Amino acid sequence: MPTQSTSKQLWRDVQVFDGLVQLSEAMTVLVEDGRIAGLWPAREFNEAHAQGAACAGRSGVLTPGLVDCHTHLVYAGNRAGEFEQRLEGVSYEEIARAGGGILSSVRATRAASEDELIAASLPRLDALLADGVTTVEIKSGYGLTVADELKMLRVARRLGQLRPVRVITTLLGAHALPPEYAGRADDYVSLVCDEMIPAAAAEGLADAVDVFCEGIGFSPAQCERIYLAAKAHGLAIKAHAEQLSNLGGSALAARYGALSADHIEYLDEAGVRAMAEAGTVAVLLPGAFHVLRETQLPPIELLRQYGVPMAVASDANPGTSPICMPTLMANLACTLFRLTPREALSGMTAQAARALGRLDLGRIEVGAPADLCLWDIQQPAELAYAVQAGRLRQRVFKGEVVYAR
Ligand SMILES: N=CN[C@@H](CCC(=O)O)C(=O)O
Ligand SMILES: [Zn+2]
Repeated sequence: MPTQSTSKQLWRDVQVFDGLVQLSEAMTVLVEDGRIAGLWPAREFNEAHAQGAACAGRSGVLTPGLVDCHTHLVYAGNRAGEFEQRLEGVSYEEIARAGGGILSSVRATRAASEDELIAASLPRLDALLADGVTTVEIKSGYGLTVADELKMLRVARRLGQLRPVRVITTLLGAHALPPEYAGRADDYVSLVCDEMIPAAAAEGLADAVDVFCEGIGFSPAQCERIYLAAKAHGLAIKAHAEQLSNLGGSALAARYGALSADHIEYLDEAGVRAMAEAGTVAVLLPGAFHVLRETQLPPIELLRQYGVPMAVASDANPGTSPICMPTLMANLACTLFRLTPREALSGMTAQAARALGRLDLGRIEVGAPADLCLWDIQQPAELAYAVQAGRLRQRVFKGEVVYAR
């Protein structure tokens, strides 16, 4: 894999999507010591601006490295059989209530060692990197014991050491009720609050805590207990909410200052208002919408009206979105949810970073970490327009060209 590590590098005559908008003319971008050190319209650039800098790339479209802000990348096994069942008319909820779904991945993941999980997850991570990802959030949630949830989080952290990518981890102990707690959901929530969250926090294994607020997940009252425990341990919170029904999970999460509420197909206006007031990001997951053949659309127009930031993520997971291609998500966000290409790209860069509480990422601006992608396209909208692997010419992580062709 070609790499370059000169500390001062230039990208010349590039069209720049800065994470929010496309800049109006071709630019020259200077990277020094891992950060963006200069940004000039190409016609104003003069060599005195960047003496000693090597030219690392020329022409094409430069975007921030993509931020995949919602994935379940670490798991064992696969659920192709359930895909077939759903095509025959069995619903996701019916499969879950019969002990399949998430619990099927829990059985396989509990049985796998850390090394086996690394081996299973690396190809999925590599697929994300090949499509331009420089920051990825990875959730636990297929362990559902203290030891197995921590095992998943350790694997996620190790993935970040094995590849040039920033990994942000989220504890999702409240993903499903494990069979050994059948009929005792509140006791399981106590385990999450009293043991899982403190252990993950003490070992520095989680950046945030997530819940699945749903009929087949956990009630708003149970989620609230988890939010209180997360906050007591200084962890950010997130929610899988309003995916299959409207329980008010997004508004609850917003009241607790959640970074994001994700899925949100069944979100109502009160929920949108609560998210706007709290600055909670709406994370749209068109892969799960597509794979589940969902028909209830998230309230995009209301989110726009209230100014709720919208992110887009892969939700890569074995059940609802076995897809590791963020640029396909940009396409689906446009075709299925009617986002504009600009909204979709911003949703996978600046707004995705916001959903992770990382306002420093997902932007091309002076001072920001130099996580960048150079694409062989003419204009940013092409990333959402065409579904095509192989357009990435360079991936730059912390100022280093870690992939080039
Ligand atoms: N909805 C809950 N969690 C995942 C799916 C997990 C699974 O089915 O394995 C999601 O984001 O879609
Ligand atoms: Zn998810």
